[in-house]
Amino acid sequence: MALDIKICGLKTDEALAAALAGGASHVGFIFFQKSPRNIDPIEAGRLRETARGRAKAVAVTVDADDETLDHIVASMSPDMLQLHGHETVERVAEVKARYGLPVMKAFAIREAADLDAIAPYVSVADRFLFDAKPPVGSELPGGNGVSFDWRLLAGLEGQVDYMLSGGLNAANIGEALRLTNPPGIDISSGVESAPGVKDVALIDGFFRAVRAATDNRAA
Ligand SMILES: O=C(O)c1ccccc1NCC(=O)[C@H](O)[C@H](O)COP(=O)(O)O
Repeated sequence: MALDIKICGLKTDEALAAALAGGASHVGFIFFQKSPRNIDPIEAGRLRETARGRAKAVAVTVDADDETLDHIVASMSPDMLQLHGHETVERVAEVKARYGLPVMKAFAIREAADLDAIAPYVSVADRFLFDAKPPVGSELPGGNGVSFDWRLLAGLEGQVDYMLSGGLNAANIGEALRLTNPPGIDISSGVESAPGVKDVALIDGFFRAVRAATDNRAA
């Protein structure tokens, strides 16, 4: 099965073009005021039109209320919602029903027990995103550029649909894929020259590294 690749935290035409040229299956837009990747929903709507039909546009939110989600969905018509806060199973079900969109629920992983938390969500969420726990002092639930022990996901193959996330970059993606064989991967900081500043050369390099790793895997 093809590997899904999500480039997250896009804010510019140039970065979006590089993500699409590389073959991103998903492009992510962050709606979280404290993030250096925060984008206005109207601007995200303009960018997502470039991606339409080429990659799925993912709206990333954190414990957003209905009013906020209404505005995001109306402004950019995402293909998918990523819930990256402490949303309950009931809230995930409510969001799915309200917008009729697939939902990817993010979970922060440090140890095996953290994966137990997904059980009640399995029948509700369309996909999971496994990220690292934020470092102490970080105000961001995601986009921190830190990894967790990927071996924790080894038993999940074929069990749940998920994206591997957290601290991925061109140098470590080969090892991450070898250890987990995930259905999808997600990257943000690893293709940035500074927090919130996407770098076209780093995006290109990441896709090259993914191709090298997956070619090796197929061989
Ligand atoms: O990226 C952010 O700034 C962010 C802020 C608030 C909630 C989620 C956020 N990012 C979500 C993502 O899907 C990131 O791509 C994911 O956390 C991986 O980030 P990184 O470790 O920087 O590659």
